[in-house]
Amino acid sequence: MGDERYAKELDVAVRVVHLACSLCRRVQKRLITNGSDHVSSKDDDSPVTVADWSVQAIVSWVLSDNFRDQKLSIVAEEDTQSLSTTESVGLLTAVTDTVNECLAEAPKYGLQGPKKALGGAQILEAISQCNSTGGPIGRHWVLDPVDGTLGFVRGDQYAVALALIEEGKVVLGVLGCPNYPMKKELLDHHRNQKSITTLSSVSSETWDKGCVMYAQRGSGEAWMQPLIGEDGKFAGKHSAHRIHVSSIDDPALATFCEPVEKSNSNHSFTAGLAHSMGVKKKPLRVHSMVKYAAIARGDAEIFMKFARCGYKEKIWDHAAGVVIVEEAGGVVTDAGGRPLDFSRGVYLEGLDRGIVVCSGATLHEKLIAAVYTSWDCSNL
Ligand SMILES: Nc1ncnc2c1ncn2[C@@H]1O[C@H](COP(=O)(O)OS(=O)(=O)O)[C@@H](OP(=O)(O)O)[C@H]1O
Ligand SMILES: [Mg+2]
Repeated sequence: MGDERYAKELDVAVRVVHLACSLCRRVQKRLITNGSDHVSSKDDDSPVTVADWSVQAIVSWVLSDNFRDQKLSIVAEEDTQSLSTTESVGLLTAVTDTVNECLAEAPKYGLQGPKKALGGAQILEAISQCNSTGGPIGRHWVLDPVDGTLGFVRGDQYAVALALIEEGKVVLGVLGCPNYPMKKELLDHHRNQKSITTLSSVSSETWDKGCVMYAQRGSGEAWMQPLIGEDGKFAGKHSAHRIHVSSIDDPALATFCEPVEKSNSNHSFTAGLAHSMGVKKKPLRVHSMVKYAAIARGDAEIFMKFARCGYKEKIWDHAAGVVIVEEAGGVVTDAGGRPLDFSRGVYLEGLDRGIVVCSGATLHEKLIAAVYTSWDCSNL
């Protein structure tokens, strides 16, 4: 990748995201089989699961173990509030078991696990040390342990997203997409079998091949690796395939994707934008940052997210996806055409209306122009 400045950071980040994906796959399988065990609701009513806390614990532990000489700053989605009460002892035990089961697999990914199993207190400490609020100065790791938790509990798409911000800029992004097969045909095959809804409808042989994508800012390259199965061996860079955005620049041929929930993005507004720029195909509604993954590897050309007025987008929902799409050749801005600003703390402060992601400049210009002419009649 040329610039070796972040070589160790990228290497560790890719390995730990693979490890986290393996954890998530196991927990999602259990969830689908046993119903909604250990799915809780947060204050904003969004779901949180054993996987969210467990992934945050292992990423925090592995980063601390590998960068002992640095004072780590980690910005991440989960806190330990609802995990540290007397009523949540069972939940903490489930997280502890899941973390230890996962860390026992660390050597398979070329990472070191702990000398002995972690206790509940160590796990709470690992989760709660991810309490940074980021900002314009220094280095901040940014983690969404399970992005698209709604998709995760539905047996659908979700992502593990880890990024590194330095002096306010995203310099590395790693996106694990455990239910996004390496080959588009497998996804199409899956979709044809009644959309991306149930794991059980697809043979594990094809479904198992989820992927991890990654990129380093300025390299001009983005990469994708297959997840490894139970008996597989992690092959590192040798298993990486270069990815590129789509070359389609005619809106009539373009596919646009957006959030599944209309509470997360105004579907009628985006339908109007798509129509006015000449998009003909139906939107592809996908949970999580898998939408960024779809643009980065050329499965779709446009991604729009227009949250309701007053909602503030968080940096962990975008950081990894943005750098991967940009290095794969795409364009990411707010609806005013400005780059997203990751330097102002936990939120994407100053975001103009919504987020637009395109495979190239031609589609992007058309989309920004459509926003410009449609905005007055929007109800956002
Ligand atoms: N009201 C509202 N508006 C906009 N965005 C919101 C809103 N509420 C939550 N979120 C954030 O959206 C993240 C999920 O985005 P998705 O694109 O995956 O949404 S969807 O599930 O496909 O509808 C989701 O990420 P996770 O919490 O990691 O799942 C949230 O950070
Ligand atoms: Mg998220």
